[in-house]
Amino acid sequence: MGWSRHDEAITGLTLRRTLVQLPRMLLVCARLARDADRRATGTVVLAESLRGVTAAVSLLGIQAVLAAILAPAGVADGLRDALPAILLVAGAASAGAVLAAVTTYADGVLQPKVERLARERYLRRALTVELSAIEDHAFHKLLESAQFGASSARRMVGQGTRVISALISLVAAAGVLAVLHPVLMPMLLLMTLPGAWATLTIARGRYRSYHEWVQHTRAASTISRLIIEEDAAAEVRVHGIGPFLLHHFGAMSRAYEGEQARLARIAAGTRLTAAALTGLTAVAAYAVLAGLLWTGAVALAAAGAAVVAIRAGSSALDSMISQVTNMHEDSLFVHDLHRVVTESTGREIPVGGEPVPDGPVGIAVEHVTFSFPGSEKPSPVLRDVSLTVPAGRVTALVGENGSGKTTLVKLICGLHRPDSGRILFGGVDTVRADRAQLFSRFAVVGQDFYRWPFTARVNVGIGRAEEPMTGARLDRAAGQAGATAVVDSLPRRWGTLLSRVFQRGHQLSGGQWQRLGIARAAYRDAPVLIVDEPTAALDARAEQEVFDRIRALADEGRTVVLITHRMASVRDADLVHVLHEGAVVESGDPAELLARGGRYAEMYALQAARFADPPERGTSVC
Ligand SMILES: Nc1ncnc2c1ncn2[C@@H]1O[C@H](COP(=O)(O)OP(=O)(O)OP(=O)(O)O)[C@@H](O)[C@H]1O
Repeated sequence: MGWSRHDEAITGLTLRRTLVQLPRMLLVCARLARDADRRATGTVVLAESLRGVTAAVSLLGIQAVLAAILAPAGVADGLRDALPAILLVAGAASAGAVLAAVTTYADGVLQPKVERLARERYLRRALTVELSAIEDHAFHKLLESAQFGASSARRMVGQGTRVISALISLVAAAGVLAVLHPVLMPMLLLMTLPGAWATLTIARGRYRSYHEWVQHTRAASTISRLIIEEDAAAEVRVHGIGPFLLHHFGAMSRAYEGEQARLARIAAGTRLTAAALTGLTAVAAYAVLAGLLWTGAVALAAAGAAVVAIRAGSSALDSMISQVTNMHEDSLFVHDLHRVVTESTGREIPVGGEPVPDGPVGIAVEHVTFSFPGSEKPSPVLRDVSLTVPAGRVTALVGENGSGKTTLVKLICGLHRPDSGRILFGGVDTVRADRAQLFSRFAVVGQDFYRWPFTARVNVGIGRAEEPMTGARLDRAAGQAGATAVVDSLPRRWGTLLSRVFQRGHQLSGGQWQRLGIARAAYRDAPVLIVDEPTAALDARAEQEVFDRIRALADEGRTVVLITHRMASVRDADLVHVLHEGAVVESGDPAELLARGGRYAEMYALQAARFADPPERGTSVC
């Protein structure tokens, strides 16, 4: 959960530092709460402040009651004299109860709002940063850790309320004690020290343990998830991996149980020591009180009120220390949320820019060189790449695995900026272009296009998520992608949920998914279509059909960029660029490249040979 990033938390958890940090943490809570709901925040602060006043009134009332009862006039007269004070104490207690209910309600309204607001801010921020930030290992780790910040923010607000309440009760008790006799207040603090020491010692041990065991517990929970993971289920069964995983899960869990038992032992010992010390300090406090009574420094009634105030004050201080300890833990995750905002500043996708032409456009790549930020590879992924993608034509990018084809299309779409050189989209430099407009000009079917765990309708209509999804448009896209039969075969056609992990969900085959992916791109109806290995999961007939449909889309005026390893399919392209180790080594139409006898012709011949020379009987074809 990210604790491994918070080493400093352990050293930060001392009584002095915790108290020093308290105002800052309360301020964080107040800001979060105010932004979420100003009225509810005001209500909580007012109700808790008034509750503190009622506590002080109550304590002073008790002193008055005791003074009246213990007066020499006798118990009956004393009770009569005490009646107004009794009514005052009862009134204060009732008001306190009503105010507590008001806080419970307002706090209950406030906390979910704080969590929602914090989560929305975080998600919005994650959405607006460049792809390079998401691919940056350190930033992504921060994003993962910060996702716990929203629930921490919610908890912090609750803890903040309880700290305020405890603080006010403490001030009330301390104020009453100060009025009764100045020596009583230090005694109250002395009595609470052992409890505070125990709370902080146990928390520190827990943090240290969490820090040391975080990888272990994460690994154990990953193993347990693998056992129920849908994608792994077939292999787990056929290869008999289940007992292996279960054995390791059991061993790791047992090891962690030992650590938890150790922590419980330490906690029990610490609490016992603290209880003994509290007992001693209580004896000392009551001895001082008895001494004051003996010497006549305080009256009997005041001593009785002091006992009540000491008990109320020490329980308020106990509660405050334990709430502050929890706040300290949660504030670290809230701090991560703030870091997401600060560290993403300057990495946002720019808003506005040069207008991007609509309609059929050509793309020119001019001397582009590119390395992934933070990459340890010595040579760039793309080296001085220059090529053209003519409007309304099918342009194929071919090359071996890792030659840079997918990276190049990411640059063309504006997802990354070239380190040098430029890419012109209809004459507009993609670096200066209005990025939202540029994105809207592309429809992309990537190698690993996302399989949304939603209905078939949403899986296709999400291609233009900002517009209402109409049945006619969905049917047309399915027709263009050859996916009509797939949709017709689903139990609830467009309304079928495509995820087996939900009730009434349906599982598609790899090829059926691929057709829906192409339908999504067709639904998007953008002037440029980028298809990266669109037929990897298709049978031979379907493959031909998909290429025919891609051709038809180009004939309608769309610019198509096709990445594929199927050399037979490349024959239908208008233009082919061959990439090798990040550089363009050949360009031309397929027939021309074949005749040239270069790398394209070599790759083509390799694949063709596999069909021309069937393997000998008994030799493996795998
Ligand atoms: N996000 C990334 N961060 C760092 N390096 C990357 C990233 N994506 C790709 N690469 C590297 O860039 C190189 C080119 O990858 P790319 O995916 O563009 O190749 P490709 O030609 O599309 O390969 P394939 O045919 O296997 O799909 C590879 O060496 C790859 O390891």
